[in-house]
Amino acid sequence: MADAARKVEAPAGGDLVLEGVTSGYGAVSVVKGVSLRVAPGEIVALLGKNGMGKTTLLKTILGMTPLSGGAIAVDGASVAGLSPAKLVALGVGYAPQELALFQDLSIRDNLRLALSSDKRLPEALERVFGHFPFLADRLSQHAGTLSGGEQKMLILARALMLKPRLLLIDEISEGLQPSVVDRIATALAHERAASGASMLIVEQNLDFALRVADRWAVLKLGEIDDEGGVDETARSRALAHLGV
Ligand SMILES: Nc1ncnc2c1ncn2[C@@H]1O[C@H](COP(=O)(O)OP(=O)(O)OP(=O)(O)O)[C@@H](O)[C@H]1O
Repeated sequence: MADAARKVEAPAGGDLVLEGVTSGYGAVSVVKGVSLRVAPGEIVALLGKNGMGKTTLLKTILGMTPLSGGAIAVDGASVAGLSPAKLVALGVGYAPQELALFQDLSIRDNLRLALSSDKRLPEALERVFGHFPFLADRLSQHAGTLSGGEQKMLILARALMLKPRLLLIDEISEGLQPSVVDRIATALAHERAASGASMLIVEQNLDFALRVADRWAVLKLGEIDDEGGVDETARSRALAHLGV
């Protein structure tokens, strides 16, 4: 009886499984048969040079680029063909690479738009202020007047508003000074520790990726070229694929 009464906590993080994922634009396949898993609570870094298909793979998971072959499942259920709104409802968050903010809206309104109603707004704002306290002091400032680094932090904060179980992040560290990269790395580590969220982070900044992730994979011309855990060999192995 005691055993039956004991609750087994389900992992909070989403379980993402890609099997032979193929996608592209028109007749051109950009992602070619990618198989990859992000287990619950795991952070996986997807590395690769420019133009190798990293963003296309994230957009395929999100249903923004059509899947032409293979399977994508979250928590064991296929998500192929689901609208981005349905994915959000399943707990999938997305921080895009491009500056995807409403430049003429305030910080508060940019964050607010992540939620379908204002009911959970105070609680969600408190959560993201915990990661990025500067947002709390500047709520009425227009997003377009923030620095590049501040805008990146706002993009990440917006993705965190819904407490995602699976977070997809596209080159969040691009063009940022080390102190901002550091703040973002800390925010991701704290978020994972607090909520158990799983994350797939597309990165070109190897130091950041290996600091934050548990595992890495390199995408080359749309295929997984190498992958491994973050151990003492990770840096040299990944560099062998990324070096010029
Ligand atoms: N909308 C599109 N239509 C046609 N081709 C596209 C489109 N978006 C991307 N591509 C092409 O797909 C290939 C992969 O692009 P993708 O953005 O996925 O690469 P990436 O690895 O994310 O590169 P980066 O690090 O430069 O962002 C590139 O050759 C790119 O030109």
